[in-house]
Amino acid sequence: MGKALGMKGEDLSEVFDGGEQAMAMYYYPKCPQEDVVMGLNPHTDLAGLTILSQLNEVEGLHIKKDGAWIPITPLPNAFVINVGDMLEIVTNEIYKGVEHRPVLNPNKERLSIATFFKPKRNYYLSPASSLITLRNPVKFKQIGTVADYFKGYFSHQLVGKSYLDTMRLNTKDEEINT
Ligand SMILES: O=C(O)CCC(=O)C(=O)O
Ligand SMILES: [Fe+2]
Repeated sequence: MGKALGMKGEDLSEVFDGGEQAMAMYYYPKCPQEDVVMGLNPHTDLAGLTILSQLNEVEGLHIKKDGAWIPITPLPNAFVINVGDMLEIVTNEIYKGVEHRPVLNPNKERLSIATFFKPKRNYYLSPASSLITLRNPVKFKQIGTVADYFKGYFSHQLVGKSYLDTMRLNTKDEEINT
């Protein structure tokens, strides 16, 4: 991924070496009132990368595209890869996290397993210096460490990209002219 973006070799390893990996397993029972019962709130993932297996290949994951919710059809033996907020920051918005929500299926139970790759906790989150140019200036404010971001994210209501949005520079007003 770093190579594809033309990043310096150590730019991604210094973010992720010493980071954590976590897993979550989800069981969503079938629910005839799927329009009033939520799976999880719409959100973007928090950390680096998420690898998701839609284990029993039952439809239920939606992504938001151009303001509309689109169902993701599970493909056999394929993973869904989600970009997390922290990777969006490190890549200075070149890779963007997609807002998604799991919903309940009226006819079938649904199982999925997510694996989260997280940066190391004491890393100071900021766009990688090798991606910053005059045409692609820094798009985020000073954020603090990964641990600070975790704390802020979990003390904020989980709604779409709202927490990450508080970290963005308003490029019209705040862009630094160099
Ligand atoms: O249920 C799913 O497939 C997605 C779960 C999810 O969005 C997450 O773990 O962040
Ligand atoms: Fe998610």
